[in-house]
Amino acid sequence: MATIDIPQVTLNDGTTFAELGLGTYKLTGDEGVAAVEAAIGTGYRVLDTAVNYGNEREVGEAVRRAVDAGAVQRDELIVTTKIPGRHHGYEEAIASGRESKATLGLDRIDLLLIHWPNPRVDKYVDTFRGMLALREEGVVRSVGVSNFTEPMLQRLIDETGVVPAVNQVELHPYFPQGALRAFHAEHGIRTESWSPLARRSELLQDPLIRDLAEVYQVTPTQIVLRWHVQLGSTPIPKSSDPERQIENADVFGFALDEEHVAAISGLERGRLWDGDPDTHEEF
Ligand SMILES: NC(=O)C1=CN([C@@H]2O[C@H](COP(=O)(O)OP(=O)(O)OC[C@H]3O[C@@H](n4cnc5c(N)ncnc54)[C@H](OP(=O)(O)O)[C@@H]3O)[C@@H](O)[C@H]2O)C=CC1
Ligand SMILES: O=C(O)C(=O)[C@@H](O)[C@H](O)C(=O)CO
Repeated sequence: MATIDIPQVTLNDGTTFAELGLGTYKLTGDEGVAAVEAAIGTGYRVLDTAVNYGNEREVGEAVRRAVDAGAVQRDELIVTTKIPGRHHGYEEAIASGRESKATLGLDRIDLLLIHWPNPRVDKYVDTFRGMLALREEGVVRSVGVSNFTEPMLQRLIDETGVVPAVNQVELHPYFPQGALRAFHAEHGIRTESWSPLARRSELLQDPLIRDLAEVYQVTPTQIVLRWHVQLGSTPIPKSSDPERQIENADVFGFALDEEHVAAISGLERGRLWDGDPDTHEEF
């Protein structure tokens, strides 16, 4: 199959991002490298890893192999990684970013995120300042956050004068994040959806999703991912399987009617699990 042309968007710092990317949580070892390399071959350009996934080495290896094979140019890829809670703090963030770059074995980190805000520790502003220093140093190209609420974003903007390029958050039809997306739109922050398929929960069996799959003659997964695209959020579905990776990326040849986008958003019922950034902490 020919490479899928995933459309691009421009972030608030002028860099390029994609309308859909690849999640890599649990893609480890040789199989993980092969899965990420296959995805790049399919046309995925945004790759999402984290220190805490323990697979930065694998993601970097897949990038090198794909570039060496001529499947992609290095500059077309947006390799994202994340600073874990145990590395919060100005100096700690700098050390963390440098270490991630070394583990990835790449010339730079394209997008570095704070993985969780951990508000009780109260070091996310200093962490972000460390990331800005990494950007100055050229270790990192773009800086963003993950799991930040509106007040946390506002504080970051007020105290550093810098608007994060991306906020990667839990977002799927059960949790469409309407208020947060409106805040992002107002401030020029790109929304990125984690667990966009609600982790293959009963969402893909939902009668509305299945009916729409019939209407549009696509799969339930494609209905859900197209919904993300039309909300203006970049979903990062994870799949270890090259065929499912193709299915997931192939959502740019049809469009949902706005009434169907609204109907899918009407499935809202809350978070999948207890991942409220005000209380949940990860180290
Ligand atoms: N910032 C944060 O705090 C968080 C970030 N993330 C990021 O988001 C990414 C995606 O989220 P994740 O939690 O993995 O969940 P997803 O919603 O992406 O679901 C992944 C599951 O769906 C399955 N799947 C994928 N494609 C299909 C398909 N076409 N048909 C049927 N099943 C399918 C996968 O199985 P298979 O592999 O067998 O195809 C896997 O079991 C993560 O990998 C990670 O990069 C996730 C959680 C938190
Ligand atoms: O996958 C991630 O990025 C996470 O932050 C996970 O720890 C996630 O919070 C999770 O898997 C919880 O069950």
